[in-house]
Amino acid sequence: MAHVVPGVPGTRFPKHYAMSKWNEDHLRFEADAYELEVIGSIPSDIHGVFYRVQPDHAFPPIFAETEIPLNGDGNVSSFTIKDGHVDFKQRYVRTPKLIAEREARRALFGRYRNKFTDDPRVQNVLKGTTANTHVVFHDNKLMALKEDARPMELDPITLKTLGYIDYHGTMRAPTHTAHPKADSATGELVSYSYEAAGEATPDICSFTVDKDGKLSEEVWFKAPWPCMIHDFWATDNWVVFPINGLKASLEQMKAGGDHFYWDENLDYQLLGVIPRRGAKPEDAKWFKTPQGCYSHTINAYEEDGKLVLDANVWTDVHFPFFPNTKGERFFTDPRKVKAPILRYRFDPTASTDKMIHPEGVLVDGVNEFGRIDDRLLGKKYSRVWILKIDPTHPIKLNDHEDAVGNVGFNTLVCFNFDTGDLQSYRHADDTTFQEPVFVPRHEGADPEDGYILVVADRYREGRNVVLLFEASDITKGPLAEIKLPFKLMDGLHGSWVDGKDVDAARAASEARRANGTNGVPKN
Ligand SMILES: C=Cc1ccc(O)c(OC)c1
Ligand SMILES: [Fe+2]
Repeated sequence: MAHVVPGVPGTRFPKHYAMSKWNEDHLRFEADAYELEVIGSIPSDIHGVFYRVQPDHAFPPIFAETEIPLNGDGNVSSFTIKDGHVDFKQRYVRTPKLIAEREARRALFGRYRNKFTDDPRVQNVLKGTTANTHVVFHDNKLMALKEDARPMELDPITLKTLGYIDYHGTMRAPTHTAHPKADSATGELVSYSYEAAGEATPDICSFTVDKDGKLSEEVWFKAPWPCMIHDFWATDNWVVFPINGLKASLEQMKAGGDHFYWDENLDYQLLGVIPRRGAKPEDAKWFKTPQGCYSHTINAYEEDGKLVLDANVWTDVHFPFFPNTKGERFFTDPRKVKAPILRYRFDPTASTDKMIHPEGVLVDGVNEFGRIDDRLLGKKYSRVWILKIDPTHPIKLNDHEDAVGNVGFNTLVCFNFDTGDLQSYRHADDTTFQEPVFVPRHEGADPEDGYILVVADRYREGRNVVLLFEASDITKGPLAEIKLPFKLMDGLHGSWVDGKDVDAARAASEARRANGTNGVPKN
């Protein structure tokens, strides 16, 4: 710089590891964009809101070189669709972390889920949760979720943060998975807490929230070791927890390190099975399954007394930025790590002495961010819409440059488990996808009859679009391309919420506001 005047140091974002080339930016804006441009047309019967969340670091991290992408602040977007029109809104979740850091105009919280690395001003006073993983709607409430804390409630219309949710005072556990499962038949939300007895403890609290938002089932038990339990399966009668080798360590945290490490010596994984209703701690059973790394599930159901569990299962650790037992990071060749879709089928009442093997590889390669018609969660279903990395089609970053190594999720796939039919769709040579979501065609539509919405990253233009597909045939290409006038980050998860439910939530929220019973963020 030629001319420097005395002053405070400028705010700079050092580069840190990102999951995609797209996410090497920090965007950090909040926005309202009315009447997005639509190429093609949106069927007039679609009425509702697509909510999704992106981790989006609001301040340069304290430990920049080893910062991990899971630690960005939750920035929630909504796409409101009605009568063929689309409006966009985006707001950061006002977590205690975001509020304190905006006040200080710098990062105060240290490493991902390690309070021992937090600034003394906030250490043990505030929790550094980021609400950055999923947005789920239940009991007229929109919740932004992160697995290290309780849900934060957002106003479904304004996206204003309303405070922590404790299910009307009935929740005891301190954390809440970002992947609860709604049961469309009962209106229940099946959920759990891990590290439920404190940081790095093996304790799981498996619980159910009834349709009125109160806990109706709760059981506490211990897993064989503490690890990242990011997602799970729930059927009509059973709940299943995947136990992987991404282990939590209090010693490592106290030494200023990461929350998790990868145990590269572990040559198996576990499935922990417990009844969904009336369970006692001693009912938990642990089945061995082959080596790999569980992360997201797809769906599960019961058939002929057996559990059917589907997931894309990583063949090795899927988060290369965590250290292994030797303290090494990025120790695996990412091109050798796959995530095939597998199906396990076993009797949950059988003895646990034999290893459970999957039925075979249903879809090979790297598959992630699978979604189904959410009305079929826990029930017999046929189809998953999922993203795939097709390494034979490197992404064009611009007219001169291909993405090197990290090709990204360049393919949208629909797999039919009943027929084995596999559809694939690529949008353009510069386009990667974010997690899809299923939209029922109308209230009461047949199972899997509807649309698919997918946010797409368009590298050449440096902006995002949302693509709308007929769910039954994605190969025909989108019915509509909804253009944003700017770029978003790669997000994690989201939900489609029917317009009627959004209207009901608005009414409930206005009533609570009139009563003065809306919460404010506490610790
Ligand atoms: C598998 C995804 C995943 C797991 C743990 C996280 O804290 C997270 O934050 C965005 C994402
Ligand atoms: Fe997730």
